[in-house]
Order: sequence, then structure tokens, then C-alpha cells
Amino acid sequence: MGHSAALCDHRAAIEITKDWNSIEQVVLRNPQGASARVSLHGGQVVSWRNEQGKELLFTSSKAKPSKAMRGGINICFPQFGNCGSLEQHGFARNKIWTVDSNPPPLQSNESQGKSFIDLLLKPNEEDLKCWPHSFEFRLRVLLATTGDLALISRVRNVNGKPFSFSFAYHTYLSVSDISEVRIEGLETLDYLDNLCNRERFTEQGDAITFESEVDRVYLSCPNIVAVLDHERKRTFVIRKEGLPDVGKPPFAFLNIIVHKAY
Ligand SMILES: O=P(O)(O)OC[C@H]1O[C@H](O)[C@H](O)[C@@H](O)[C@@H]1O
Repeated sequence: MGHSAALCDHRAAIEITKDWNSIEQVVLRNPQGASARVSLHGGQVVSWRNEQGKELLFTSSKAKPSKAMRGGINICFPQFGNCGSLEQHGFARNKIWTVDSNPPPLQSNESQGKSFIDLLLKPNEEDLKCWPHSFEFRLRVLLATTGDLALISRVRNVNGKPFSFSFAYHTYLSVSDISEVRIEGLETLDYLDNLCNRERFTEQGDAITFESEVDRVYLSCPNIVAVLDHERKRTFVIRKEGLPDVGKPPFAFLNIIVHKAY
């Protein structure tokens, strides 16, 4: 079935275009004028605009063709960071995904009234050599009438042989001067500091503010975290569901990075 066959009814607000590298991108729109753009390269959300057309995601101007672009929302799978034998953040972000025209139904009514697209990644022979596990990774990207963006991931074990994995939505939010930004919801949590050989510390202060480079993984993070940008008078509320922390690895974590030159 061709891609256009996937564009029916609830997906009427979907457009398929190609980037400068001829890789397909899916554009989701809502009636208020907000939009999200998803590349089949990596299943990466490369743009998310509010109804005023303002871009909400950061994209590096140093992005390199056919490499995982620094920016938007990288899908890290089956490994996060370098905690494993695979390339940094796993191979999924460097693969070409397909549009899934017939995804298995989701149990919740999460998608009602939203514009959405389903993407699918299956391993090829090369992937199976370095990570010998049969899986199907389904990603649904949804844009609500409020302009909210949601991502739902489903990983299916195809042959029933057990495997473990980690995954992350590596999200680059666009903010003003970092000194104007505050993060709420991580107070008193433990974190691993990537700038100190992943040493474990406990967050002491109130809301988190930034004075210099930061690269930390906060453990056991709550379901709601807020990123407040005073200069832009904008708050991002990050909400997660379905990743309960069982008190031992794998953790539900939040990785905060503030780099100088990106
Ligand atoms: O540059 P990438 O491979 O996309 O990784 C981007 C970032 O991933 C994680 O957040 C690491 O903690 C950071 O140190 C790294 O900068």
C-alpha cells in the first residue's frame, strides 16, 4: 500500500513532502495553524510550531546530511547514550522508517480529534548482526487541537525471545538565553553527571537554573516536569505515561543538557 493510502479521515490534515535530501517528511497540522514535521529519517520530529508559527524545537545549524540531526526529537533505540555496545543512542535514529498504514489499534482513545501519523521500524540483516533481536518499533506522533505534541512508542518482540532495551525521546527545546530558563520538578532527585564520569549526586536546590554547561541524567523522574522560559514567557510541560520506575535499572530518566556550541 502506498503512503497516500494512509491519509484518510482523521489524517486529512497530513501532507507528505520531501526534504532537500529526497527523504520523505510527514507534516501534521491542526485547524488552529500549529504544525509538526516528522522525517522518515530516524522517525525524528524535526519541527514543531505553535499556532503563531513560532518554532518550539531547536535544530542545530551544524546538522550534517544523512547523520542524526542534532535537534528536534531524536528517537534513541535500542540504547540510550553509550550504555551498551551499539553506536551512541542506538541505530534507530539513523534508519529510514516507513509509514505504517495499518497499525494495531491503541487501547486508549488518545488519538481522538488529533492529527497523527504512525511510523514503523523493523531491523534489517545488518541491524540483526549487531543487535540480534527481532522487533517492530511503532511510533505514533500526534498533534492535538491545542497544539500539544505527543509521541507514543510501542516495541513488539516478534519471536518471543526475551531482550532488553532502552529508548528515549531526545528532545531539543528551543529556549531563549539559558540564564532565563528554569526547570521545575527535579528538586531532590538523584542524577548522574556526565561531566563528572557519571558520578551520582543529589539535586539540592529548588528549581534548576543554569550558569554553565550541564549534562546530567536525572533518575526516577516524575511524570510531569516544567521548563519555564521567562524571556519568551513560555512554559513547556513535559508529561510521561507508562514508564513506571521500578526502583532499579532500567530507570525512567530525564537527561538535561546545556552545551555551549551546538
Ligand atoms: O550528539 P549526540 O550523539 O546526538 O548526543 C547528544 C547528547 O546525548 C546525550 O544527551 C548525552 O548526555 C550528551 O552528552 C550528548 O551531547
